[in-house]
Parts: sequence; C-alpha cells; structure tokens
Amino acid sequence: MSNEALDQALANKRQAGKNIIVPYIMAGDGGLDILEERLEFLQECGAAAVELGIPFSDPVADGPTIQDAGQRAMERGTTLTSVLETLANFKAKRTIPVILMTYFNPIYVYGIESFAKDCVSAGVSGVIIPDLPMEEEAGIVACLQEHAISCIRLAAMTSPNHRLRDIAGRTEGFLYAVSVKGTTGARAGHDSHVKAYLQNLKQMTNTPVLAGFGVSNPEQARELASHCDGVIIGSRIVDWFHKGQTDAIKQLIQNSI
Ligand SMILES: O=P(O)(O)OC[C@@H](O)[C@@H](O)c1c[nH]c2ccccc12
Repeated sequence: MSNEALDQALANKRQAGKNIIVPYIMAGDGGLDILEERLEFLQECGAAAVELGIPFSDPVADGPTIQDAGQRAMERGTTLTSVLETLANFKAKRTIPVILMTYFNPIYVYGIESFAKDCVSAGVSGVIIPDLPMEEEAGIVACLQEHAISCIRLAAMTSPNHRLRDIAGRTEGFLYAVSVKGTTGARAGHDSHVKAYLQNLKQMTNTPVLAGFGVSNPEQARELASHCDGVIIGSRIVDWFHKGQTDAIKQLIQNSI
C-alpha cells in the first residue's frame, strides 16, 4: 500500500495545474531544533513535500554541497534515531509530507521492522534508498508496504528500457528520474537527451515522474517539469539555507511552480 497523504499532496498540486516541487534538505544541518521551522517555511513557499536527508559517512551519490551539509549535521550528532524522534515531536502539527532519503546502512543498523514502525510514529510518508538494488529490495519493501510507507524508486539515464519499465512499475509515491549521469549538485544545464528520457518514463507509469539532480534555477525547473510532473531541488537549497538566504529559496521555489 502506498502512502495516501503523499499521493494526495502530489495529486492536489497537479490538479491545480502546478508543477510539483520537492525540495531536499539535510536533517540536522543548522541543528534539529530548526527542522520544524524549515519544513513550515518550505510548505509556505509552495513545496508539495520535502525530501529529508539522513547524514551518512559514505554518501556515494552526493556531490560536495550535500557531503558538506552531511558533515555539519554529523558533527552536531544527528542520527537516524534523533531525526525520527524530532519528527515524532511535531507530527501532529505537520501537514506537509516528509520523505526520508537515507542510504541503506543506517536502516540496516536500526533494524528494518523498527525503522518502519518508527517512521509511522514520526509521520514519515515515504523513503528513498539510493543504494538499495532492485534485486535486494523485496524484504524491506514488504515491510514498508505493511506500514503504508511509499518506497520511491530511482531511474537512471544509463538504465536499459526493460529495467526502467520494471522500476517505473514498482515505484510508489513518485518516480525519481535522475536526470544527470553523476552525483548531486547544482549544474548549469542538462543533457539534450533528458527530454526524451523523461517523456519515455512518463509513458511507463501513471505515478508522477519528478526530475532531480542538477536543478538550480527556475528556468531549468520549468523546462524539465514541462516534460514530466515536477522537480526535486537539493544542493542549491541546502547551500542557501546554510548561508541564511531564505528569500532566495522562496523565489526559487515560487518561480519553479
Ligand atoms: O542536489 P541536487 O543536484 O539538486 O539533486 C537533488 C538531490 O540532492 C536529492 O534528491 C538527493 C540528495 N542525496 C541524494 C542521494 C541519492 C538520490 C537523491 C539525493
């Protein structure tokens, strides 16, 4: 079972004729005590949901901006446990869906069953586990489904069509269309193949398709979103939160919608 709050939040934006914007932030960057305020702020800016990163010592998919943010968060002692506890504390007040982005190791150490249960207590709607191969996912996915937590799958530009179809068929919440060949981080532009790649994915599923990686300005966001349902914006927002440039974040999100 996929997560209804997440499905509904994304559908609402689309029905209102808007692009779905999902900002990524690093949990614990700036301290966990400001997490509630940041989520509220992003919701006010028009975000449909927030992707919340769990800091990890070996973040293989991340570029320098997010690696640095993870480092700062770890220096403050942020862990999967402390993030889930913090989210549980203001769950009742929150309406914006939260998706956790975590590498598999912290979940494995936490225990899969306890992780799923504590996600429910924390009001987590979905998870993204970038280093979990499709061939190894069955056990954890069954457990997440039992708890109505969506497992958002990642599509890569290098994957062959039969594999993309498989991923698109399995995804819950949305399909994360990784739109660069490389790690996370702001980029000046996207490859000319991206348009066909997104259109191809759109034909494979009725679940919303969101493009992510390298989106750092409203022009890029709107261009990519015109071939799918919206975008995920990470590094640019992480960097601006760190520098206290919240007005710039608001502009970026509002002008991407
Ligand atoms: O930072 P960018 O290039 O805007 O890309 C989004 C990305 O940061 C976020 O979705 C993310 C951060 N770490 C990840 C690891 C894997 C997949 C996705 C992510």
